Amino acid sequence: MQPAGMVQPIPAQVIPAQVIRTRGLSKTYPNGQAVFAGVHLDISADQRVALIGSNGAGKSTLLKCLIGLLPSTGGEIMTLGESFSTAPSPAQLRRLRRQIGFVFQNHGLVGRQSVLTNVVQGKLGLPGSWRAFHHAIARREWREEAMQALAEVRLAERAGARADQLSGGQAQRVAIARALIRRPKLMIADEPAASLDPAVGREIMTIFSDLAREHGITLVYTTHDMKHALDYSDRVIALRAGQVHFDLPTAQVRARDMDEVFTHGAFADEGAPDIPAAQGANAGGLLHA
Ligand SMILES: Nc1ncnc2c1ncn2[C@@H]1O[C@H](COP(=O)(O)OP(=O)(O)OP(=O)(O)O)[C@@H](O)[C@H]1O
Repeated sequence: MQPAGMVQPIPAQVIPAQVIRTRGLSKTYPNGQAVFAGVHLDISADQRVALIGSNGAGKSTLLKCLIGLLPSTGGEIMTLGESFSTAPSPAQLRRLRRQIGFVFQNHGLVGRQSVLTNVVQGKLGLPGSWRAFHHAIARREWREEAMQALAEVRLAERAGARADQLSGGQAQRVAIARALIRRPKLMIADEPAASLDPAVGREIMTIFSDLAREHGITLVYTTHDMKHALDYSDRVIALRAGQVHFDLPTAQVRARDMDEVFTHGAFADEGAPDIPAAQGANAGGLLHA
């Protein structure tokens, strides 16, 4: 029995490790285009995070700053234990790249190469990775890992096909497999379902979300699709007018919150009109009023 008044310490293993932390982060492009300022984020290892905002809100810019692909112009970033302001050092960038999987709207596969080679190439940039240029010279365990990753995205039977013979959804599944064989701690996906039809888009988001949970990968994805933001995340972060407009557990996001994010113009600081849910973000009936 614990004495009254004594606080039981939280066991270390249930404290989720922090994967991304920013303080006062800002970004202005060299042409003077200010994108965001004063961004504070804390993303822990167990989270799947949807980053939303209207066109030009700065989602892609923020993602790239977080992983050191773009220099920020103010504030501090800590990603996967690497702390930097402005930009990571070359050594930090190498370490970051080894731990991060990327998937973009345009899957970026090499069309004339096989699906298997494209997946093995996910190992490029890792030690000894010259052998990842083609599956025929890849280490046997990498080929096996690539086949396993293809099985996880339910595409093992197309391993020998040329990548340019795949549908858009299949190509995106290969891109996910390619990211997966890096065994990433963090998966960054910039509008991964944007060019897909609704059913295939849902399939891709389901694969992402399930794999992130099964492998314990932190997932940060951008989307314009509010249902995708709500259905596949634990948390939604909204950018608007250069600020974090809200940062909420998904279950607490209300229709009005979503509608505000996509309200443009001079009313920006006055709050969004209360759009009926059926016309607004709540078309899927998922949100709290
Ligand atoms: N290389 C650049 N130089 C100058 N301005 C840029 C550059 N890249 C993006 N921008 C501007 O920065 C702002 C944010 O762009 P960003 O692509 O990050 O937004 P986004 O929220 O991802 O947009 P979308 O949803 O349309 O992809 C926009 O005004 C854009 O025009």
